[in-house]
Amino acid sequence: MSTSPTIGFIGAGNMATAIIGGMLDSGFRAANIWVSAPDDDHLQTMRRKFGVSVTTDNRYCAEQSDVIILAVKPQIMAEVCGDIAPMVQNTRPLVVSIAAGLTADTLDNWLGGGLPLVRVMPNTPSLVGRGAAGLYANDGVSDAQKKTVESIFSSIGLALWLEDEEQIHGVTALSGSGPAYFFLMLEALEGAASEAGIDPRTARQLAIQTMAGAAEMAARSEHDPAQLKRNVMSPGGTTEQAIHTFEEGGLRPLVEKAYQSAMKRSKEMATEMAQANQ
Ligand SMILES: NC(=O)C1=CN([C@@H]2O[C@H](COP(=O)(O)OP(=O)(O)OC[C@H]3O[C@@H](n4cnc5c(N)ncnc54)[C@H](O)[C@@H]3O)[C@@H](O)[C@H]2O)C=CC1
Ligand SMILES: O=C(O)[C@@H]1CCC=N1
Repeated sequence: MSTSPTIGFIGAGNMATAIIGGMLDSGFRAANIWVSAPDDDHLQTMRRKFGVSVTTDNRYCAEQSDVIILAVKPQIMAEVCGDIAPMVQNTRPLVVSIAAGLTADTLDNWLGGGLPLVRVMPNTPSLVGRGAAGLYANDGVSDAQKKTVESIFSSIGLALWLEDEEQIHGVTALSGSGPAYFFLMLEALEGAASEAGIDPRTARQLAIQTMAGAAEMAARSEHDPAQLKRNVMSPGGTTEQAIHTFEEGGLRPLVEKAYQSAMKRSKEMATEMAQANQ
């Protein structure tokens, strides 16, 4: 691969927008980026906002690209892969998929086989440059290709390699779905504070700042989260009461159960989609 590979995105939705935005901010050139999707507002926004090349022809996009990033919904991935398979078998690019629940083997089969393939599980905070992604490379991926993928996903947040593809399920349930868990917490806190008479806008601002501040502290501190939590709990004070209520109400086993159910669904999706498109 050349030092400035051509990178082609298939799909122009939320995640593709986030990734391209981060890439351009961190020095990738728009001239090296192609995007392919049906001719809709998303695609035209890509062209106007980012100055990247756009097409409605997935095959053409695939043919231009040293790296193809598959950024469509899992449900239409089989059709998209089937369509571009003849091109990629000819040009043999690096293929990167961000789809939930689709294994490297399944994708490789749909693409005709034998391709270097990286699976990435990103998350929506990528939209604000604070993403967290787990990356897995199959045996065909070279070190140089790994570096390229890492530089793309580092441009929108944290990008960490996984040794074993099975761990993608655990990452999906952690950081892939995770933003929604914290949004739920924000909703609940805002609701409780509003009920107690705090203006809802004020409640939201305070809750968000508290979550962001706590996350920043956890990231910077030498202490683990358990210690940071204890530091807030003055003996006989208010926090102790709230934490006691969470523990008594079974928050930890509930989090464990929610995590397991997301992981189970990720595994089911992998099986369902592999079977549905055999
Ligand atoms: N939203 C999330 O939190 C996360 C999503 N993902 C994965 O990212 C992928 C994309 O998700 P989003 O960006 O949220 O979806 P989205 O719905 O915003 O975007 C999908 C894009 O695909 C395009 N598209 C539809 N049919 C097409 C076709 N035949 N050929 C080319 N493009 C086509 C649409 O026009 C749209 O631009 C999914 O596979 C999802 O599993 C991964 C991690 C987190
Ligand atoms: O809910 C989902 O299936 C996708 C994967 C992780 C976040 N959204």
